[in-house]
Amino acid sequence: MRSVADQLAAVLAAAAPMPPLDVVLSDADGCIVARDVVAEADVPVVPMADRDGYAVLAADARGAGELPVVDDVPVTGSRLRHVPGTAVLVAAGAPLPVGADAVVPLEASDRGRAKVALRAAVAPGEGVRQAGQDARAGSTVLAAGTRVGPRHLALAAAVGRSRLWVRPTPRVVVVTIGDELVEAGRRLRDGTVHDADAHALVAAAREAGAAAVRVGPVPDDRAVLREVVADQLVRADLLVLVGGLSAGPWDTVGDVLAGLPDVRVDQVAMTPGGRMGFGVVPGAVLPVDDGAPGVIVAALPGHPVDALLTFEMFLRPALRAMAGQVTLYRPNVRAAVARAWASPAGLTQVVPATVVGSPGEGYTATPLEPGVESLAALARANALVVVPEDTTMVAAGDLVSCLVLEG
Ligand SMILES: Nc1nc2c(c(=O)[nH]1)N[C@H]1C(S)=C(S)[C@@H](COP(=O)(O)OP(=O)(O)OC[C@H]3O[C@@H](n4cnc5c(N)ncnc54)[C@H](O)[C@@H]3O)O[C@H]1N2
Ligand code: MOO
Repeated sequence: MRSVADQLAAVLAAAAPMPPLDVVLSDADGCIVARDVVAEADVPVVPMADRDGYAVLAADARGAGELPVVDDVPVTGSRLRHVPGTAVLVAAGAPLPVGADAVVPLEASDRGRAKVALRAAVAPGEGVRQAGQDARAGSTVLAAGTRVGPRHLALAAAVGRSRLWVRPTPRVVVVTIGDELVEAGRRLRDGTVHDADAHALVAAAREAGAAAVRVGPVPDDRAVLREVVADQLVRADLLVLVGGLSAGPWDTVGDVLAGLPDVRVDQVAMTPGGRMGFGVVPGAVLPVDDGAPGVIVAALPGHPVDALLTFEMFLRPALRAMAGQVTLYRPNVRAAVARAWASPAGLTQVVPATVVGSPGEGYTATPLEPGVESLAALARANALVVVPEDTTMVAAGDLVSCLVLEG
């Protein structure tokens, strides 16, 4: 039996960050930046009017007064030289004439084209977007480790980058296994159950930052499973097999994994769940690059609570590491438990719970059916209490460590 800590260390040791790729902006969304992006020039490159109006020297427009309008600049116009004592009609986004330091908005004028009466004073800098205001030349605008989202795409495009070096999104294939599995929506016959794991694990992998697809359900047939594994190894960075991991003659995963020398099945000291296959199949991706990490193969127990909690404890951090995320774990809070429960000796117990409170007042965790595998309880929880191996009793008021779930 392996401790949770040892298993997590083994999993993380295999979960190398994906080798960086240079991708077009549209493919970078959601990925982690692998190389800093430095702005080559100021953005905007020159000061710009940020409103339609009159570019002036603020000192010339201190009181209400009239100025001759000597030129006008549309948004695509070239940069003029401003003559003190004059005004230039400018569009919002037009380059500010050199020497002007403010823009009086149209609404504060009589909108004259030859000369203009200004009704308001402006301070230097008013109505102007300064050069480098969005990004300064030479500055790092996106640091390695940043997760690319809409704001970062805007900035990358604004500094003129059409491509970014990112860690590509890990690809996950989820294979559910079992003769008894039936797609949700289909009628159940004797002994069949709806396949709950495929949907859950694909969503969990996506939430962890991966691109995930499902394959199956695959029947309890070794030859079929072998073929599915061989097919999927070429398109996955992480291949997750779910179910078929029991000890009976019907269970196929142990035998199929035995054909992959670096993949082993362990009983991890965790409850619920615990039985887990894990390893790396080197060179499964052709052609083999230098340093190509190979494909991680993991096998999870089939019950949806076991499958989800085993994914949560081991594969979610692994996927985040592969994606290049800096933070691998969920936020953790300490909470006082609302009522007591027992925890098995020698096993890390994971208990769905509802946690309420605030950083100021502290948090309270109410366990949901501890010791019982209930998918409804797991779905209702907003946190998971992690009870250490050596704790056999959690008393009311004890402080426990809780992983905070989303949603
Ligand atoms: N004699 C022994 N039997 C078992 C041992 C053992 O040591 N000796 N270990 C037990 C442990 S611990 C676990 S964990 C399981 C591992 O087997 P699986 O979870 O892989 O077994 P399955 O039969 O595939 O599934 C268990 C349960 O979950 C249901 N299931 C499976 N897949 C799905 C799915 N996609 N959606 C919904 N439900 C699913 C399945 O129908 C079963 O009811 O082995 C123990 N046995
Ligand atoms: O290992 Mo099993 O997943 O204990 O229930």
